Amino acid sequence: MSQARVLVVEDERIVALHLQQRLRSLGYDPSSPVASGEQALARVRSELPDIVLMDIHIEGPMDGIETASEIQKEFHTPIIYLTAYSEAATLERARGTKPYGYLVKPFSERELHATIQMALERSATDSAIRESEERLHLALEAAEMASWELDVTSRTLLHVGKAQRLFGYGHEVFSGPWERFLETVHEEDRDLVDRALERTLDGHGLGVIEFRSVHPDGSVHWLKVQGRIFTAESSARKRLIGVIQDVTARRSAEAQLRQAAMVFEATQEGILILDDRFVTLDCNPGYCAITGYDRNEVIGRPAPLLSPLCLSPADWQTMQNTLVADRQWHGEIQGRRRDGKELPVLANIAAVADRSGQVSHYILLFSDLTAIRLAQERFQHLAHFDPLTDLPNRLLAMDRLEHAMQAAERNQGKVGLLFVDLDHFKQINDTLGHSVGDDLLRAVAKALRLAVRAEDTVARLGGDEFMVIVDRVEHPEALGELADRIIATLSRPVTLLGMEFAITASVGISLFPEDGTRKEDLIRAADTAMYAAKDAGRSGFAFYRKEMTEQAALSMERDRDLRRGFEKDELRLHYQPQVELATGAIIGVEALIRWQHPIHGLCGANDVVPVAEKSRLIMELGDWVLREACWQARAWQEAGLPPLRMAVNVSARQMQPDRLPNVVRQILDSTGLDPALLEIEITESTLQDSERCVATLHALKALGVSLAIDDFGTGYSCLGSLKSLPIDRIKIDRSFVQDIPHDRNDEAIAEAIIAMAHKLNMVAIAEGIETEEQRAFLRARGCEEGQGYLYARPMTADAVAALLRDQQRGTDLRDAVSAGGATEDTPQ
Ligand SMILES: Nc1nc2c(ncn2[C@@H]2O[C@H](COP(=O)(O)O[C@H]3[C@@H](O)[C@H](n4cnc5c(=O)[nH]c(N)nc54)O[C@@H]3COP(=O)(O)O)[C@@H](O)[C@H]2O)c(=O)[nH]1
Repeated sequence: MSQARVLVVEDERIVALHLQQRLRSLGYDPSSPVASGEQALARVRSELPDIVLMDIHIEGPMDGIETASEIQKEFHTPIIYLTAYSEAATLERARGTKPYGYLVKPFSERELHATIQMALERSATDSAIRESEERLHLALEAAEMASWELDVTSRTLLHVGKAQRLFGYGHEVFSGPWERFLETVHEEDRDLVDRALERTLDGHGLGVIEFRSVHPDGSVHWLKVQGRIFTAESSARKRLIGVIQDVTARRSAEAQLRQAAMVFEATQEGILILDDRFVTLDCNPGYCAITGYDRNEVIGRPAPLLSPLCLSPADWQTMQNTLVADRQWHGEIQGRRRDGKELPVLANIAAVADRSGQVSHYILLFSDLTAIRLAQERFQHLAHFDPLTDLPNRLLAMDRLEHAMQAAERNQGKVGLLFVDLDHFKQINDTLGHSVGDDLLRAVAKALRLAVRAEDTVARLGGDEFMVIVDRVEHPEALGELADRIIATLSRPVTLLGMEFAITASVGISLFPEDGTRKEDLIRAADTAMYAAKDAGRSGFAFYRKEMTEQAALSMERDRDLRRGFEKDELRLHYQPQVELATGAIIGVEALIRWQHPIHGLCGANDVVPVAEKSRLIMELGDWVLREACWQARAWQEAGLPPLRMAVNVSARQMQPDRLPNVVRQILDSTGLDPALLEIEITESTLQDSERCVATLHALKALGVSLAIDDFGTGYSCLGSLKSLPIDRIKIDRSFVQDIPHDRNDEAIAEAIIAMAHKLNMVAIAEGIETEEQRAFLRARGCEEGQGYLYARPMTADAVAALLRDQQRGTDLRDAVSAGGATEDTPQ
């Protein structure tokens, strides 16, 4: 060491100068001595001596001990007290300033030199320790750590650095027992921390533990603690010493990273990590699943989704500009899978900047839009196409019709509209089930498509209704030919469920602009024409004519009028006697509906039944007829007249197995009529209608009523199935009776029907007997019963009652009729 600089603080000038000389002679570098504490402080600040020799009694308000204490607040300069006294109190005060030695005056040069040397040595050591401590402190600061220490024997924390910052509690908590400290640990982690201490005390070392500490404000901080046991050689005292670090930020960053990694691995979205030139650094499994590429096929290559094939140059430029401006871009990219198939994606590109703000990476995240696109297309298709037949639906058909009409208007052309309605489709659906019905509709759709030109539209409007839009019609007659072709195509048998079906259709045709310039009018016209084709006997077509609309309007008017008449009680029942041909005795009556119309007078059943049959009114009307007829039959009995069979006509629409039998039972119950006196008449054509009708017949028969087939011979009854039906009576249609005896064929038919009825154990009844010859013929062929103008016309209930009374008196029916005028006013 170079000459040590020594400051002497001594109020006795002679002593001070002498000491300065002695120091110099010993090889030190003493500055001029000072006499007061203030001077000493100023000199230390300006000269930074290596050592101070401090007299305790000096000039000024501060003595040497106080001055030394002030110096130590600022400097680590070693101080040696010079004192002539050694009383205990002064020495005690001096000890508090941790002096580096005492020189009791007078002292020898040897003592002076030795004391100074020892002080300088110690000061150098202290300085080294301080520096080392500071280094350690700075290192801990830099590592954001704090030290801690626990006395193993007493399990008491001796020291916790930065306690307030790390734990949120002051030293008071950490200078106490271990258990007190444990209270600051998250309760779920206390065990872990306690066990770690036990392990350490067992000699296994603390290692590293991480636990949660709960601050007084409730916030949770992750702390990492490590430590080792040190045993002081001198005292064998064991101390556990280590460092603590707040790792909350690291833990949450790790958690975020873990989550990010999980998202990266598990998400179904595709993720690409790209460098600043869009070269792929990594991709996730989602990317591979969507695109079909292997991870190592894409890493190191330009991102395939950002190739010029996927983005137009303009889009590419927009994307680049947006990324520069906003550091983010999103939009749709039309990519390709590895197998070359299209891959529409919704992509989001985010730029990642490094610490200097430069873009270092891009993250491309995308979702596959294929399923959404397919669903959109499917929805689009469903919105415009019929799911059963895949034909355009009503919406699309209307659109196409509008376009065709607009084009025709521009070119002064014509558009044809064909309404195709399948005949009796409902029956097929009802009897064979909906799946056969669906198959048939599909077959019809196919046949229709084949029957028209490619540029024409075939649409399904719903149910069994189809529409054909024919563009650029040159000659309207061509529409008739097309309708013919459609009817012929549809009538070709198709095999469904192993059975052959030939379906017929009725087609209505309207023409733009002749039949309407608005599509609604054109459609209405085709619809009206289609109904006209149906009315004309089905399986045919009809062009729209103006009169048809008038007809339709008339039909609506009739329906309204009938409803009104029904509500106003204008409907009546007339009864036509049925007689035993052998005796002429009245054995029953047939109830026939009449309408006492306020304007048209008495109207017949043909003005009522067909109109009612077009709507649900037939149900209400049919119920009313049944109730009225049963009530009348009962009323005659109650009036003392003989029991009569009451025949009531029931239309096809009433033949519902779950309804009609219930209605009949309820009417029989309420009127008290013997079921055996009620006969339900159904036409032969109703019989052919469906199994539904057969079920209804059986249910009616079970009630005890009798059943008759009306108009027999006009339909095409399957004779085989007839025998299994519970039919009691067959009515020979008037058309076969009226030409007897002039028409041999009719005679033969009537004869055959009678014979067949007998074979099937049924009674034959002939209707429309007007002449004696007819009666005689039928009687001779064994026909048991009959009705007709020869005996009596349909008449009121009172007239029937009068006839019955005549009959009771023994008057012949025909005489009674001709005498009593008991005939019906001829219906209009
Ligand atoms: N569903 C229902 N159908 C009914 C009801 N009431 C009648 N009808 C059916 O309407 C058709 C026409 O009936 P209507 O105008 O009453 O004619 C009946 C007789 O007036 C007529 N008739 C009777 N005898 C003769 C005759 O000698 N010559 C002649 N030219 N006409 C005659 O025939 C009709 C009775 O026929 P039918 O029923 O076939 O025995 C008719 O089909 C009625 O069935 C009803 O309430 N519901």
